Amino acid sequence: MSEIVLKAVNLRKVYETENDRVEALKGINLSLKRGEFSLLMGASGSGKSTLLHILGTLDRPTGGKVFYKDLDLFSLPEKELAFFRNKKVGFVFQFHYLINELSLVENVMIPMLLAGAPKRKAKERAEYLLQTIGLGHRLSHRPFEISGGEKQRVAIARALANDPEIVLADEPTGNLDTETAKSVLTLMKELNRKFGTTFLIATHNRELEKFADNVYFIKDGVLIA
Ligand SMILES: Nc1ncnc2c1ncn2[C@@H]1O[C@H](COP(=O)(O)OP(=O)(O)OP(=O)(O)O)[C@@H](O)[C@H]1O
Repeated sequence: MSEIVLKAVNLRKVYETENDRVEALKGINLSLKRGEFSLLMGASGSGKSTLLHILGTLDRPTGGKVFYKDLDLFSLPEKELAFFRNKKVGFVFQFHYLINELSLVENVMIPMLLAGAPKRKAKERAEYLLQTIGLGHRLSHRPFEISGGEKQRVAIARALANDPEIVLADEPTGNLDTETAKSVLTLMKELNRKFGTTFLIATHNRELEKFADNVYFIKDGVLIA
């Protein structure tokens, strides 16, 4: 049996505002195995972003635990949590968050430099990743000089910068037309095969099911396998 890399146990998240209380996650249990390509589907407001943010430790749960292998992530001090976030997880968001003032290579280098990689090594790997995603001919372009689908490809390259074990993607094709969305998804599937990276991708698009090893449905904060 393949190894479980990320495991959620009875995850709960409550958002409390002054006069409101939203139970966004109501006891989620989920295990992601090494190299799996999984989708997280559910209506708007069902809890997809909340779950991905907590799995990636960008946010803390109200209750429950997240394990990376045997490590209880939220019991770690912030510094170790930041290390996990930077080295083990890659994020792709609906909006790409690329920096327009920097070239594509420089954008992909950022997470490596933050992790302390030497500049030359970071540049080499950024160029390699951009070649891998089919943008080797656009290395010194800036984000505003490329298309929406290309920007999302760069965001994926950036997510892979530190060779993460897990990529969490939150509606990565939400802003793209159907054809471009398909090509971005196909690219993620190729990278999953090539590097053995575990993917969990939140999406509304049911056409993508054929790409997936697993499809999880979330409804009102409850996971239906
Ligand atoms: N910071 C917050 N404060 C209060 N409520 C929140 C907050 N973030 C999310 N929620 C609520 O929690 C629930 C789950 O939201 P979440 O963003 O996880 O859903 P989602 O499935 O990702 O939706 P979408 O597909 O529209 O992005 C929703 O009812 C939402 O309104």
